[in-house]
Amino acid sequence: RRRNMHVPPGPKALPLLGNVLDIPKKDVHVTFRDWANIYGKDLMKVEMPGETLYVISNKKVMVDLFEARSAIYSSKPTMTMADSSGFKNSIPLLPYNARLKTSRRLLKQGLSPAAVRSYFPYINNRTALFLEALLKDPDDFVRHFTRTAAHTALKIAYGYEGVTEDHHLLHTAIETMEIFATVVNPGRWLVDTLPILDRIPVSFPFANFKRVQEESRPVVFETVSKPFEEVKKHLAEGTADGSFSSYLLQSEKPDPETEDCIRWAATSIFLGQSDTTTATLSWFTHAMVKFPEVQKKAQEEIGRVIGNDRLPEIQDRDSLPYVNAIMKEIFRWQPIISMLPRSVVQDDKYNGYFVPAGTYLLANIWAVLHDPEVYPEPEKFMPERHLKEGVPNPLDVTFGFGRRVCPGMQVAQSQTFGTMAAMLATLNLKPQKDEHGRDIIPETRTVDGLIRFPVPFKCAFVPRSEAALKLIERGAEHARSVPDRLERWSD
Ligand code: HEM
Repeated sequence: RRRNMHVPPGPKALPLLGNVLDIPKKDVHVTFRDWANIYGKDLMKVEMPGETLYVISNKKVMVDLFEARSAIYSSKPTMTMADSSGFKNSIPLLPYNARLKTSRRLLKQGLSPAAVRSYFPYINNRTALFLEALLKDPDDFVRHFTRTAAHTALKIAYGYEGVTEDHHLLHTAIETMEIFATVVNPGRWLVDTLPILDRIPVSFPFANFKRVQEESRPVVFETVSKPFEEVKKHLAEGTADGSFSSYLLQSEKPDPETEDCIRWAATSIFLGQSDTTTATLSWFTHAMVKFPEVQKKAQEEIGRVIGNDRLPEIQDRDSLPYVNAIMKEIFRWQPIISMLPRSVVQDDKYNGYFVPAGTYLLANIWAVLHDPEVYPEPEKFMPERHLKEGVPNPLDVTFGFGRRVCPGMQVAQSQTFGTMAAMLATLNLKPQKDEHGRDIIPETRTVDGLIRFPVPFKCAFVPRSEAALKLIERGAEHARSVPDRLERWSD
């Protein structure tokens, strides 16, 4: 029966090797977009050694499969390397099973709009402290983004007093995130294609991947367990704040399995938030250095709507449409995740093509966000395009689809918007000068990895005025004067 059904078209493949020799090491999404223009945007077949990929480059097909048929298209391909490195229960890697459903239900509660609103005062205060730290040490701006995102994530996930001052925890958590980015790397680890290799002993020659797994597991275990046990201790002592973990531990009265889901959901907040926010804000900084006219327009809007007496906050989003359009354009121009993996759990048919159970699907969201028919001149950074009627909102694509859509999208947008607006209100983001006094304009290139970062570049952060400097100082002073706690939320 299968033999009589159509497979999607795709580039010519070699026996055993498939298309692997034609796939570049970097910017695979660009090659896949170019191939999709020839072989089809709906479904395109790409052969890898031991695996057939179906690549989707059309938003309608992503919605048809991942949303309308989400009951069978919400699973994930197995990542043996990541599973054996301690991430088997991490939410982004879970297949669509009972555990995933429980975890998503918990995340939905803890990251609900009401819960996220209760985090606003904390995030706004953190932003003020970020501006102060940035001015003290501007060259290290990416590290400031990471530390702020990591602090916020730890606070939302665990909340107890002192969690953000625990340098060992912060260090271990950031290390866990780096391990995650290393071991979840489709194509890098042979064991992902040949899972049987996972059984070889660590002492085996060339078993470097086994040593990576052995070294990773205790670090991951510590990040997942230590702060969570601390929350339980604070709950028992009556000193817990209104964090994700403390709220769910109280409201769910969980059995051991549900408790383990809460434990991993809390870790997923950290894993989901830190690098993604850092990369997005790095692209924002990059864009502001390159496009000063956009920066100026945004600053005019902030001056007109907010004035100079206070810092803009997350709650100002609706009254700052141009700054909001910049955020949308950042997420469209440089989506920090370019392709979404999925696995289908039963045989299916779509537009006459056969999709066998277990097929590895890749949704090329970068291609959708760079489709010239939807976003003319897609390589150009043009926030204005989002102020026109009828332009599809990139935020509907950049955070994924259906039952696996990013559960942290409200936090992500709030933190990104708040930081962007506060930076624009107080600072001019300018190119640095070379030894001849000429502007160093960064090239728009990406570092290869799970999350798309711009290649390192320089930026000068210059306070816009004496009053802006005072605003930063006052904001930071205020942030230090209020208790470093999260309030409880209720739905
Ligand atoms: C700039 C920020 C962010 C972007 C662009 C982003 C994007 C994404 C995307 C594209 C996915 C996969 C969706 C799919 O497969 O359909 C995802 C999954 C996920 N994100 Fe985010 N994310 C961001 C921030 C966050 C934050 C702040 C959190 C937590 C507070 C978070 C938690 C997660 C989790 C737990 C998953 C896995 C969900 C699952 O597999 O069911 N993300 N994110």
